[in-house]
Amino acid sequence: MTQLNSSAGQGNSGSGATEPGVDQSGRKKMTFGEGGLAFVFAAMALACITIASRAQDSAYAFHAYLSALASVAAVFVILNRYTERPAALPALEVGGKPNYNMGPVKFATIAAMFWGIAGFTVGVIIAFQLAFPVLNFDLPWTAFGRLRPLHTSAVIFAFGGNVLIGTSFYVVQRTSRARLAGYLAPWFVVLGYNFFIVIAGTGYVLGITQSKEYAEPEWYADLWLTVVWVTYLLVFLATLWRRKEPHIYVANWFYLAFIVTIAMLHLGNNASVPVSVFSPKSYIVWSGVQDAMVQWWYGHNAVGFFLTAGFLAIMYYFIPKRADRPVYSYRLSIIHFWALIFLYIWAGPHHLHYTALPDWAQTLGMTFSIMLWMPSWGGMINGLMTLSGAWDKLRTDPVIRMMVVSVAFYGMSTFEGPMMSIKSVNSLSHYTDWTIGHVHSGALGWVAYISFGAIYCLVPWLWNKREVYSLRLVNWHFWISTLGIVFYISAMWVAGILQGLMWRAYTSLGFLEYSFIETVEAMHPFYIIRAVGGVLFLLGALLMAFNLFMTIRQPDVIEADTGVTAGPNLVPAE
Ligand code: HEM
Ligand code: HEM
Ligand SMILES: [Cu+2]
Repeated sequence: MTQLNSSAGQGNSGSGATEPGVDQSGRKKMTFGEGGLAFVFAAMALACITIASRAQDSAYAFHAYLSALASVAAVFVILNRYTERPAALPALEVGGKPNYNMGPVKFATIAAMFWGIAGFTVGVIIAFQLAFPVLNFDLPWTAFGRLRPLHTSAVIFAFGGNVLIGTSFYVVQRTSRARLAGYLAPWFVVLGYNFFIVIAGTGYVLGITQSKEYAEPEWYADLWLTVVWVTYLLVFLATLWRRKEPHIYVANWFYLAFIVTIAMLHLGNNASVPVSVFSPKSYIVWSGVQDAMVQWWYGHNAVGFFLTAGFLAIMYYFIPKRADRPVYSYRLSIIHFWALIFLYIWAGPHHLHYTALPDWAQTLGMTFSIMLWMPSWGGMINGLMTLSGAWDKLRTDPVIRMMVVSVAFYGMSTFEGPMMSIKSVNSLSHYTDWTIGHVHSGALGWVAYISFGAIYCLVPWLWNKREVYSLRLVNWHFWISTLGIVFYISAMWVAGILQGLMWRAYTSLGFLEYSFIETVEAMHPFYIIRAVGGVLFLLGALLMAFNLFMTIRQPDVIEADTGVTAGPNLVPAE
């Protein structure tokens, strides 16, 4: 099996006396990174305590204390790691084979599962709140308005983000045949990112938000994320830089586009001026319709680069690996890449149809959205056809089935999206549950399913097991959650179109046929069906967590093999 790999040798090998971490006489020496980071975190702890003592509101003070605590913990961990480690830092290669660093990948994989279940649970809660408003409990912390961003951030950034960081660190190492760059840096990325999630999530519940959809965290969390993200980019680039494989495999291009574009979007949409360092509040520099345009340039490309490009990277690595087939057309994957990133970036205005945005910009957004259908389906075809010659695996391997269905959902939502971007269609769909249905066919069907597939592959590879604990449970997961998705999105399609038609219905005398509350009442049954769908989806994820837990506990350990790389099936056909 070519997929085997391990973290064996990590942290306990290495020889050369001139390596970093060792001085001329071979004694242990603190690296610049260790000393520098410990110093920076110590300074941060002091700064955070100072800010906490003068914070203008208690939620902000809580965040400052939390950051101080985390900084102190970071200093402790760095120093402790230094005293415990052997003189030399982990070698880049052991016995001529790359000494992969899988620790951060393992952490991100477990974090993804944890946040996924948390995010789906909050999704189920808000779904029930929409059906039964009493579940808001009349408390600010549990109100729909605070829990909704908690849901979206938990599923997109916490679950999706950890999947992306974890798999990208895995894929870039394997396809480059090189150890992840940096000694502390990869851990800084993974832990720093998850700390950002904690700050963001607790902030929403306590009422801290800058009210930009999918970019709710306030300025201080954004600053922290910028540092983490730039480190992420550097680790990724430096790993590619030291690659032993001459070709940069296409998945890495998609990951790179995702990392770079998210950095750019994050900076553009969070260009805000804080009221004071002692306050969480800030004001964005953009105003009026420019602010709206920047927001949806961000929001749309968060879909394009976070929820699409990054997960396409996963598709391009994990489907060929699992199916043991080469990518259907490597040439198509390159065209797919360039066409997708070029077109996506212009389509944001389809979120602002019939607003104060100039008409030409709306038409531009619509045109690019329609063109976007082509590269999207090119990618879908490439993913699906990778199974040619191995279609029988759909029957025998539920993990493959999950990933293939995921690509099918990708195709479906990228057909629906261009259609919804047509202005006359959008005049019906906008503001309705149709949008929510579209979102979740992409989110549950595509993003979550390709992630589940990748995690089912990754866990046995990372922990050196032959296979997941139970493929039958994977099969159950597949069917239960597929039923959940079907409940969710078909309920939303019916609800959305009904809602849109009711809003625009006139009587023969020219009056509105329905009052608003009648349209709300009409949604009730569909909201219940959606919530039930959500429960099924969550149940599936719980089965998965159990299955993975049992997989890791399995005694059946395969001998560690650090040397095997991407394998012949990933070699480009050029
Ligand atoms: C158990 C599974 C899930 C349930 C029950 C659920 C439920 C919900 C509900 C009730 C809303 C609010 C809809 C509204 O305001 O009318 C929502 C919004 C949203 N959810 Fe989920 N969700 C689930 C999973 C996911 C996943 C896995 C993702 C992403 C990977 C996701 C992404 C989103 C997004 C982006 C929105 C905002 C949509 C918009 O503003 O148009 N959800 N979800
Ligand atoms: C060719 C691809 C796609 C196009 C052209 C497209 C287009 C659209 C359009 C027109 C809307 C409705 C805007 C509105 O009326 O407010 C929308 C909403 C949305 N789409 Fe897509 N879509 C595409 C693919 C996807 C995929 C694959 C996903 C998820 C993985 C996704 C996630 C979303 C989200 C989260 C929203 C809701 C944004 C919000 O209002 O909060 N889209 N998309
Ligand atoms: Cu969009």
